[in-house]
Amino acid sequence: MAKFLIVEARFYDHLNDLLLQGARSAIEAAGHSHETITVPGALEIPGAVALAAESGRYDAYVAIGVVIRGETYHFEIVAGESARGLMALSLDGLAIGNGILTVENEAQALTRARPTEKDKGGEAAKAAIAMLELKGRFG
Ligand SMILES: Nc1c(NC[C@H](O)[C@H](O)[C@H](O)CO)[nH]c(=O)[nH]c1=O
Ligand SMILES: CC(=O)[C@@H](O)COP(=O)(O)O
Repeated sequence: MAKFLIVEARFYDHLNDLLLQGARSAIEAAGHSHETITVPGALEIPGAVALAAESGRYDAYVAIGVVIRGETYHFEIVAGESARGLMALSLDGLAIGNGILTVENEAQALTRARPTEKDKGGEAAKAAIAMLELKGRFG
């Protein structure tokens, strides 16, 4: 059994609850355990993963969050830099799934957050599971 850390940016409670439901279900279905920590926003997720990785307590990580475009360029920063930070950690050898939604509006987010629809939380967890399995093959 592997231990997963879900790092959620809790910017929209109702959307995160759906994403977390999907991610936790996928991890449990694969026979693994999970813990969840919460950070203020998506920009803080990569840093939180890096800090957690230093502890050596976890085998894999799932990033959960929702970034909805507003009026300014900040969407590009939050969406792009959170993804870039997670990619950098992945290239450092961490098994990570990125479940941070980057969308234009809440309707797009809801469809992707619901486990009964696009289940992007579950999808991100399955990606982390796959990367952990790959790590085991090459490790
Ligand atoms: N607008 C959204 C944010 N913005 C906050 C940033 O992620 C960050 O917490 C802040 O800039 C302080 O460093 N975060 C989201 O997760 N979703 C958004 O829609
Ligand atoms: C993605 C964001 O940071 C965004 O929600 C912030 O909204 P605004 O660009 O209107 O300040």
